[in-house]
Amino acid sequence: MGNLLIIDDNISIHATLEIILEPYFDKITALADPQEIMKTLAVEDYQVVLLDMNFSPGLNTGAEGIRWLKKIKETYPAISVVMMTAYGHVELAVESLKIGASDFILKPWENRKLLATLQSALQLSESKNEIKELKQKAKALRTEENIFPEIIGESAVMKSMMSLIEKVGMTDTNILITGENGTGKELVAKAIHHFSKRNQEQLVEVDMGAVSETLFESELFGHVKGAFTDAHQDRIGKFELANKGSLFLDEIGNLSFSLQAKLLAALQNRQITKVGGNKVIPIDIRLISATNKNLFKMVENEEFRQDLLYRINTIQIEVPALRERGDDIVLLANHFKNLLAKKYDKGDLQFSESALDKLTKYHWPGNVRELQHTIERAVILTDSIQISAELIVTSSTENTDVKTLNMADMEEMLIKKALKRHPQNISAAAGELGVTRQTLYNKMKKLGLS
Ligand SMILES: Nc1ncnc2c1ncn2[C@@H]1O[C@H](COP(=O)(O)OP(=O)(O)OP(=O)(O)O)[C@@H](O)[C@H]1O
Repeated sequence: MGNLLIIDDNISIHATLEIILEPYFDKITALADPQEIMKTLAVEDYQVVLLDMNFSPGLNTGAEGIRWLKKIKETYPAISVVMMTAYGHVELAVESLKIGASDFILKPWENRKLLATLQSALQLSESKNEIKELKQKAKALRTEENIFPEIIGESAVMKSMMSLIEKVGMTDTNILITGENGTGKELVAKAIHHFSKRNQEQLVEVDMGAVSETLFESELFGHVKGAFTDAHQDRIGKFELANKGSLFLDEIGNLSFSLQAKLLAALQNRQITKVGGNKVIPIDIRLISATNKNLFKMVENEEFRQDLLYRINTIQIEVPALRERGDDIVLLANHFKNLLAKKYDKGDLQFSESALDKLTKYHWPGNVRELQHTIERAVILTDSIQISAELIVTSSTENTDVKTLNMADMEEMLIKKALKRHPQNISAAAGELGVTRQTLYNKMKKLGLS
C-alpha cells in the first residue's frame, strides 16, 4: 500500500474517488487547487498522484495539467503520475506519457480500470524507489573499504588485544577504541566488524573530525531533495547505510558539544529522520568509535558529554603505542619493507644492523603510520639491496636543528635559541638554559654575542 494524492478542481469527484480507493491506499489526500501540490508533496511521501488536466474554467487544452506533471516529475521522479481528463485527446495522452506520466484515465472512468491503473502506478513507484535506494547504497559502498586487514604483531600486548577483539567482536556491544595517532585504531575497527555476526553487512566509516557543523545531520541521517539549497537529490545518510551492519565513528573526540547531543539522540532512540523529511527510520547498528583523546578528561572539562561517553564505551580497547610493542617494530618494519619493495620494484631488500638498531631505539611518536612512511622513504631512496641507517629518517630527526654532535657547537646553538626566545631578558634565557645569569653572560661574551 502507499499514499495517493488527488488533484481535481471538481470537489464532488473527491468524495467519490476516496470511497472507491480507500481500501487500496494507506492515505488519500485530495486537493482542488494545484498550487497546493508541491507543498503537500514536500511534507509527506506520496507514491501516486492522480492529476486532472484542466483546472481553470473554460480551459480544456490540458496545458495546465502538463505543466504540473512536469513540475512533479522534476522534483519527485519516483512518484507515478496518472493523468485524468474528460477530453480524451490522443495527442494529449501521448504528450503526457512522453513527459513521464505513467498512465492516462478518461472521465467518466470505469472503476475497475481506474483501480488497475492506480495499482500498477503504485507498483511502478515502489520499484523505482527500491532501485534508487539500491543504486545509492551501491554508490556509497564503492567508496567504503570493507576488507579484513592483517594486523601484524606478536608482542604480548598485541596478542592480548587481539584475543579481546575476537571475544567482544562476536557480541553486539558498543566499543570505544582508544590509542595514540597511527597505532592502528581503524584496523582494529575493521577486525571487530570482521569477527561480528554482522560481517555479511557493511562497516561504514565516518570521520567525525571532517564532518562540518552544517552538514552533520545530512551526512549522518541523510536528506530529502529540496531540504536545503544544495539538496538536489535524496541522500541516504551513514546511519541508514550501516543499517544491520556496523557504524565506525572515527575521531569522535573531535565532535562539537552541540553535535554530540544530536548523535546521542539518534543512538538512544535507535531511529533517525532525514533532514527535510518526516518519516521515522528505525536503525539497527553496532557502534564502534575511536579517538586519540582522553574522553574522561574531556568530560571533566565539560568538552564531552558524559551520557554519550557511557553510551559508546561499553567496552574499551586500548591500542598500545608502537614503542610498547618490543620486537613488533622489527616485524612491522620488515612487513612494510617487503610490501614496498614489491610496490617500487626494488627486489629483495635487507636492513643493515645499524638501521635495525635505529628503528628499535626510536620512540615512534607517530606510531605504525610513521614507521610505514619512514620505511617507504628508505625503500624509495636506497640504491643498494641494503637499507642503511642514514636512510632511516624519522620525523624527529627531520625536525631537529641538530646538524652536528659537537658539544661546543651544540652549546652555541642552544644559547642562540634561548636568546631568541627571550630577546630582552637574559635572566629568563639563563633560567631556561639552567645556568646563572653571570655564566650565560660570560659564554655570550666568549661567543661574541653580547
Ligand atoms: N598492526 C598493524 N599491522 C599492519 N599494519 C598496521 C598495523 N597497525 C597500523 N597499521 C597501518 O598503519 C597505518 C595507520 O593505521 P590506522 O589508520 O589504523 O591508525 P589510527 O590509529 O586509526 O590513526 P589515527 O589516529 O591517525 O586515525 C595504516 O596504514 C595501517 O594499515
